[in-house]
Amino acid sequence: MRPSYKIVLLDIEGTTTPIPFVHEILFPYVKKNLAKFLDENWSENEMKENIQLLREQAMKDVSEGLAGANLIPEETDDNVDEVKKAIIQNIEWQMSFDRKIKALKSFQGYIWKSGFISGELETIVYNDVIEAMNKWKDFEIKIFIYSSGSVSAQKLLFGHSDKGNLLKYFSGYFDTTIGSKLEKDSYLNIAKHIGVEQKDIVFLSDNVKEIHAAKNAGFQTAIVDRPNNAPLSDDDRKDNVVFTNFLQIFTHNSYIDSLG
Ligand SMILES: CSCCC(=O)C(=O)COP(=O)(O)O
Repeated sequence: MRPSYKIVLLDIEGTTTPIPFVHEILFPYVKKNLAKFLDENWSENEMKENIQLLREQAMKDVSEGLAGANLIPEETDDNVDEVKKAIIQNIEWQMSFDRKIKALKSFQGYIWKSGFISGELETIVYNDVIEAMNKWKDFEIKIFIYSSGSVSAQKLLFGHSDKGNLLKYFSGYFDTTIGSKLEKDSYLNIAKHIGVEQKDIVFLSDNVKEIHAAKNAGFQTAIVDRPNNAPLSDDDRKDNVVFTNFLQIFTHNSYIDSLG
């Protein structure tokens, strides 16, 4: 029987991919390689663009009085080490509270690029994700990603997975450039961008606050509950459909078109 939606929108961390892969492999990779990465790529344009994003965010954070925020000075002939030190301090501070903000996410993606290209990093994707994506393809349902990770990082992640290059499955990618994952308007923007009604999109995520925002925007939704995800409350389970495996969506009445 046909699904009751035309588009699938997927979160990454805790949904397609285990949270420990992000927290125990990807994030430590950034911390371990940061100083060396700055030294080796200092004169690259991509580095300059990423530093400028961090610098602008830092100015905003300091002016808003965020505890722990530090400025990143403009570079002069004799302060390169000071600038690098400030960048390291700033990134470590933002990562200490897993900040989901563009400047940090863009920088993380930039560092991961070398790890994915060298083969040191390989994304773990749950087996059922591949099986479900093949089924969605058979139904001509388009699959999109919406993650706090930058679009270029998303492409790296799915381009270098333990199941091979998965980019062929995706029709598009969204990051927080379209808006925060916790805001209803972001989901309205996504529906507009794709060109379908909100009710024709199903959003799958482990994050209950994201699910609420998408639901408020009129999306179909389901919470994905994987091992090591944050525990769900009784109310979360009462108010939402919860899947432990993507394949469950193909047999759940709420996601099947009874007329189809
Ligand atoms: C390209 S996503 C890498 C993981 C990451 O940095 C992240 O913040 C995951 O966010 P999500 O919105 O997918 O939970």
